[in-house]
Amino acid sequence: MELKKVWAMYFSPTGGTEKAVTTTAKAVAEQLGLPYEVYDFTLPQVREKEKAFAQTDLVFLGTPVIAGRVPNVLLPYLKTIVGGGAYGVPVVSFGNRNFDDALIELRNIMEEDGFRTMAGGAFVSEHSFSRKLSAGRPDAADYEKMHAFADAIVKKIQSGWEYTAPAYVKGEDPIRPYFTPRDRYGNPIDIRKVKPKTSDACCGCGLCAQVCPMGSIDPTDFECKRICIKCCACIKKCPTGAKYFDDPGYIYHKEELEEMYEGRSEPEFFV
Ligand SMILES: Cc1cc2nc3c(=O)[nH]c(=O)nc-3n(C[C@H](O)[C@H](O)[C@H](O)COP(=O)(O)O)c2cc1C
Repeated sequence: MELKKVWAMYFSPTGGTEKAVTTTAKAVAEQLGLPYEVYDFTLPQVREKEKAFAQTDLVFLGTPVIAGRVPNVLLPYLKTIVGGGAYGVPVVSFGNRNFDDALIELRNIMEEDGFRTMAGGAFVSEHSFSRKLSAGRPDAADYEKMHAFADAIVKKIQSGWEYTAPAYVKGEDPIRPYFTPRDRYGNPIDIRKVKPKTSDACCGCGLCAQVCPMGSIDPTDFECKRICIKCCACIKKCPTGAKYFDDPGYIYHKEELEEMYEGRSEPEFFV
């Protein structure tokens, strides 16, 4: 395989996916002595542009895990990426619960786009909903794992490997339904319509509107006027802590996750 460039391409509202994708892609580029370029499609205006790759590209493509899957709001965009025979590495970041079928779903999307997938990885980051759940992740052990992933990919490339079939990654295909949070009686909790609120602590800086990956926050009154994917970019990036959710179902689910997934989950990769 002939490679000329390594790409780190990602959607990362709170920065966890960005860390996993850039760390691994950059390490591979450095070891192979190839140029490295970042393509961040977190903001909606970037997703309006077309993106196409060539056979000599190696593309690390990353998204967070949402309800055990690739974020469904991204599917239309992801399907427009032109793989062009480039080599592909799907990467997902998850908040310590599970990545379920997100990695295999992203692999399938990449294959349909025309990438030749050669590996895949799932890495742990702080959970979007929480400051407690997987706090401080990725940590030193996670970064070591990202470097081990990069090393294994370099070894595979240098061994003369040639593409014959989609990369093996963990997950079920057909892809299972989205993970549904449930209350203590087993009833599903539907947080799809829940939106963040703004407290009096708001200083009017407008950062929330700038960082919302859905472009849903009105820059004049800072209220969320359109779809909210609960990515928590506005909450975690607000300099005065003015953004919050008060929906009881959302709070119940967040606290339950913090309790049930207190133990450490490990990243996994497949090369
Ligand atoms: C709506 C929503 C659903 C999520 N579902 C899962 C999940 O099923 N499993 C999991 O481990 N983490 C889940 N997470 C956590 C994110 O996958 C995790 O925090 C990820 O690292 C965020 O990526 P980012 O920092 O690039 O935004 C979810 C986050 C959100 C916003």
